[in-house]
Amino acid sequence: MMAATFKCQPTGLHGLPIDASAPRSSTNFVRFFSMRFACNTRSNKLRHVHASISHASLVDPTPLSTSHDSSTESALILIRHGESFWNEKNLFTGCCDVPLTMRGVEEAIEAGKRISYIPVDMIFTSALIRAQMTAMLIMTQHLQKKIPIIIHNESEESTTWTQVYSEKTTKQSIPVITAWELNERMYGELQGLNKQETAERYGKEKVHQWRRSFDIPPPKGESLEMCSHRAVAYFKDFIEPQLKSGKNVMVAAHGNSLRSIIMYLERLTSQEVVSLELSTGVPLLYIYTEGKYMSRGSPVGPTEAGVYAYTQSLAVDRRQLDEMSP
Ligand SMILES: O=C(O)[C@@H](CO)OP(=O)(O)O
Repeated sequence: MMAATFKCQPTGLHGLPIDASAPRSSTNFVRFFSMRFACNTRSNKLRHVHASISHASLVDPTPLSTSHDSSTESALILIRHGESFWNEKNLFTGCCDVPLTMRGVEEAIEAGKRISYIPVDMIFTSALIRAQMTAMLIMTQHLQKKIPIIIHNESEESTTWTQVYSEKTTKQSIPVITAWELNERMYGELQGLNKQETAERYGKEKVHQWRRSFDIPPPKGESLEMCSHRAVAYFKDFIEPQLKSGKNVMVAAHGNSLRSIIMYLERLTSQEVVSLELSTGVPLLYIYTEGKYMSRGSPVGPTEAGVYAYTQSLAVDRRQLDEMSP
């Protein structure tokens, strides 16, 4: 049987069938899957909320373009993972792969309610379980009712063996791309140490420098600057093109990888970023339009009084979702 996505595959992709053309490099990989899933995420206008009744001709792939299309407007949701077991214990975590506490699970569910009416076409998470759990829990609350599916490209087999053979199922899915580049800053020899005890040992000021300065790395770890080299480069290479092509993207990552991305989005200086703190499980919304990012703060839940929608097109999306809900 032929994979459902095959039908939607753009012809320009080396002119090869989907399995044979599956790219090995991460650059091509994201482009590849974004095209593959473009079948069900044609635009940010939620034209396919009724995907099951959409005609196949409506689901042509969205070509990725690196040049800006002034008519596109897309939503970018950034979220730091919910509380992890090491957040709870006040330990430096960095790249250690620690899961969420129950409180972290609840934070993620609450975050999901708050963004439940903002369309999501693609999800990027770090390679760490706390960010992935957060993304998945968020999507359990989403009014789109699409199912987030992690895309695996570890080997040729994993790409082939995770193929989906139903176009209908593909339309009801959201691709989740995991990337180590979005991981938390590597905290070196501080990983696993208690933050309070470390401050008592090395002095509050030194530890604050390690934790919040832009360019002073913790012992054998990454400074925020070093972390930003990989996180912001990844954002520019893989996430920004999706926004440019009109897709709504959620990024579930970490305090410092997101601080570096926000520094880029908001053009913060290395002094300004020192005081940028992100709470666990609080979604932040940006609207990408005309090549610029506009911060829209943290969305309130659909039942709370507050901004109904943040742009005209998001208001249309939300009305459609309201009409769909029982
Ligand atoms: O321990 C860590 O990995 C990070 C995030 O929890 O800590 P900090 O806030 O000190 O950068």
